Order: sequence, then C-alpha cells, then structure tokens
Amino acid sequence: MTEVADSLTHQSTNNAHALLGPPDLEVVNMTKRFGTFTALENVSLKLKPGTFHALLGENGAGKSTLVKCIMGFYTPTSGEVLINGQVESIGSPRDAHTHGIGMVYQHFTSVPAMTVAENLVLSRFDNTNLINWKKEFEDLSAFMETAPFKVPLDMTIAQLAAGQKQKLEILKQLYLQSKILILDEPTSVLTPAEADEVLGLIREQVTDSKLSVLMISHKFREITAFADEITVLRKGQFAGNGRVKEMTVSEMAEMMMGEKREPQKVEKTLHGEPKAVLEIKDIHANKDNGLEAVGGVNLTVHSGEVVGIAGISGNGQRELVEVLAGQRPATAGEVLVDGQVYTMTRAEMFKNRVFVLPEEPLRNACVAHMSVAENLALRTFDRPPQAKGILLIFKAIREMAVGLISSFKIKTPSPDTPVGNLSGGNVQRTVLARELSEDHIKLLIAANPCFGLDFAMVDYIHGQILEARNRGVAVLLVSEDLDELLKLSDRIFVISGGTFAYESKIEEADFAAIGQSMAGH
Ligand SMILES: Nc1ncnc2c1ncn2[C@@H]1O[C@H](COP(=O)(O)OP(=O)(O)OP(=O)(O)O)[C@@H](O)[C@H]1O
Repeated sequence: MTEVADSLTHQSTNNAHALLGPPDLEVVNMTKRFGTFTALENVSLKLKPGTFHALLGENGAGKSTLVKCIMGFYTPTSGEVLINGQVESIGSPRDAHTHGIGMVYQHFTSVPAMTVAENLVLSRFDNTNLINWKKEFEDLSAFMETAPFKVPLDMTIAQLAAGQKQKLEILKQLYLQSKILILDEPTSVLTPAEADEVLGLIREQVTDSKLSVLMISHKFREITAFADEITVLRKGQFAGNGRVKEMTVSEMAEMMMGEKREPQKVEKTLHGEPKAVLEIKDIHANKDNGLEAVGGVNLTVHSGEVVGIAGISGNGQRELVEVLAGQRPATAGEVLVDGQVYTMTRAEMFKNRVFVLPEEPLRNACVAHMSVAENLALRTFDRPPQAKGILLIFKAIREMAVGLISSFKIKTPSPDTPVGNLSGGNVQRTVLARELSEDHIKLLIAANPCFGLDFAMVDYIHGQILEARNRGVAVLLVSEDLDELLKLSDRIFVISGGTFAYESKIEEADFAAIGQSMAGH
C-alpha cells in the first residue's frame, strides 16, 4: 500500500468513528464456563450511551470474565452482546475495536524503550507496512492538542512516571477513537490525587457524551465520586444494580457480600520494650538495566512497629523489597536482623522467621501451573508434618490447604486448581494465606499487600497486619496506597529517586509534604 493510500485508509476509519457518539451496549444472559466451573451465569448489563458505569463484586465474582467476554478475549458459553440493539459477534479485541470498544488494563501495556508517538502508532489495528512519520507526528500533535491530558510525544515510556503511563493507556484508546472504554481497576497504580485527576478528565468526556465507561473498581470513594450507575456481581451471578446517587456505600457493600457487614476495627496496642529487628544500612541496588535504583537507604524497624514506605512506583521500592526478599543482590550496604548480618537465604528466612509478601504475587511468589494446595505449601513442604512419608505429604498438604482456603476465603474450584487460573484477588489471598498464617512471624515485609483486593479482604488484611504488630511483629509495609499507610504505619518514609525524601512519626505526618516528596519536590 502506498503512503498516501495507507494514510487515507486510516483516516477514513478514524473519521467514521469520530463523528458518532458512544453506541448503546447491552450484555444479555452471558454465561461462561471453564470446564465444569461456571465463572459467569446469565449475567445481563446495560451501558447507556454517555454514562459512567461501575462493575463491582468480591474477588472472583466474575468481573474480569464478563469484560473479557465483551472484548472477545473469551468466547462466552452462551449469551449475547448487543450494540445499538443489534446482536454482534465479537471474536477478538480487534472486533471489539471495530465497534468502538477499547480496554485499559491494570498494568501498562506500552513498550518501554519506544516513544509515546511510536507506541500510539503501534497501537493501531491497521496493517501498516510503511509509516510516514512526518505526517504521523503532525496528526499526533493535532490529536494531543484536543486530548484531555497531555503526554510528551517524544519521550520514551521508560522516562514517564506511573501517572503519565496510565494517562497514555487511556489516550491510546481515545486515539483509536474508542467510544466505550472498559477500565480494569485503572487507578491501582496511581496516587489518590492522580486517580482523581485521571477519572475527573474521563468523567468530563462522559458528561460531554463523547464516551461511555464501564469501570471495574473496588474503591467506593471513586465509584461515588465519578460513576452514574453500578452493576454488582456475586459468585458469577447478577446481584443487583442501581443509580449511585440513590444508594449508600453500605447498600453497595451489602449487595456485593449478600449480607450486612460492619468494618472490622483493630486498635493499635502498645507492646513491651521495642527492639530493633530489621536494620537496613546504606543499601544500594541496581535496576535490571544496571542503573542505580536504590541509592543508599538507612532504616530500622522495631518489634511491635509498622514502618511504612510511600512512593510512586518506579522509585526504587520494588528493588529494595527484592533485596530484602533475596531476589536481587545489593551492590553495597548490609542488612541485619536481630543485630546479626542477614543474607536472605531460604534457611535464614526460616531461622529468623522473616516473611515476605512481594509485589505481583503470581510472578514473584507463586508457581502459576502448580495447584493452590502446592502453592500454599511452598514454605513448609520440606518440613514435618508435610515431609514424612509420601502419602502423609499429600494428605497433610491437602488438609492444610483446605483449612487456609476456608479461613482466607480463597475462591477456587478446588485445592487442585492451578493457582494461575484464579482471579487476581484470589492469587493475592493465596500468598497472604501462606505468609500470614504462621504464628511465629518475627518480621513481615509486605509490598502492596492489598493490591486488587475487595474491600472486605482489605479490611481483613489490615486487621491481620495490625494484630501481628500488636503481638510484637516488626512490619515493613511498602505501599502505593497512602490511605493504607496512614492507617497502619507508626512511622512513614517517602522514597523518591531511590532515597528517602521524607520521614516522620505518623502523629506528626504532614499529608501535603508527603505528597510533595512523592512527586519529587
Ligand atoms: N482461565 C480460567 N480458567 C479457569 N477458571 C478461571 C479462569 N479465569 C477465571 N476463572 C475463575 O472464574 C472466577 C471469576 O474470575 P474473575 O477473574 O472473573 O473474577 P473477578 O471478579 O475479576 O475477581 P478479582 O476482583 O479478584 O479480579 C474465579 O473463580 C476464577 O478462578
């Protein structure tokens, strides 16, 4: 295809979409089975043009399965998608795109080494062989002029902060002329201020009838601030819907859980004389590309204390946690536990009773193709009672798994299901169950422990962390959720550019100063 013809084809598809407002989207009696397990049963939902619709439900309720059926990632077992009243067969995200439907994921999908402009052009579904970059750049500049947020076209993705990356993911969909945006927990990597900014700008597009939005969210604050309507799923079935203005948060929560639940409150209590448990001394560590990620940090966590580390992702906190978990070498400095040099081997972790909840548990703390029971046993499989005779092993592993599945309410078809088949929140529960169920923890290092969990589970985990603290456990909590840090921490640090930019006792913490340090000012 010639440059001109190619460019014309692209423009004509764009223009066809651009002139129209969002279509009416309806899901009718959608059912999706995985083998004998029914993840979604007869669910219907209406997304009226120019509305902001939130999709709620506990972990494993079927939210992602529903949107994946709409997007054509999954073929529904039965049920239909209607667009402007017409039954449409959507067999792939490309089909969804031709109907103006686009999805923004929890995690970024742009190519880090390429520029914003290159990523935008690459995201198009046309089979472009030849790209006229001069023309593309002009078109992109014109698009950026009218876009609700600005991201510099010539910067590489690696240079962008998390907030800008998420804005780019949304811009990509606007560039593709998507009229229906499906957002899967879009703010989980943003600070509260960034989340409000991004959702506020999307809300304006919805109010102007340029977009419709279907957003999966666990955050009631965002739902009440930005959404018009909700649909609630429970155990794969429709549990209710309604207009946000006419509902209270506890009514929404009740719809999700099927029962009224009061939030659990754990008070902080004073523990005996605090002892230094974890001492981090001038630790340096590199990123995967060899550049320095952690530039010399010092920190002590005492028994009976939660020390929080706030920071926008990409400021060295991931690498610091990986050093502490024995997954990345430190280039300088040392770590002490109970005053002794600590080398993070599995044997030392066991001896010192150190427990780690890393980020992205499916990648860092699970073996995706192994069963839930095997993953729950990863810490203890080589110790009695799980390691005597071969039969006893399986029996003990299974018994332990059944107990943990029940107490941590892990939604899994069976203990033998591969952990990779569980919903995101239930993978997180599996790792939490394994790491928090031990009675004898001395030091707990947790990175974003509540990422992607529903409100009831967040409440439960917060309670577990505080109870551990009250028992005298030293807790290092690394989180991108400031509300969580302010609620749980006794002292708070902000990491920015690989060093601590702020430190305070929680009673004296200054919210504005924390925000500014996070932003690197
Ligand atoms: N590919 C798959 N194979 C087997 N079971 C699956 C598969 N995908 C999802 N499931 C199951 O379907 C159920 C619904 O999962 P889904 O991911 O839709 O939940 P969700 O509401 O999005 O949860 P979360 O809030 O935790 O992301 C879960 O019990 C999950 O284990």
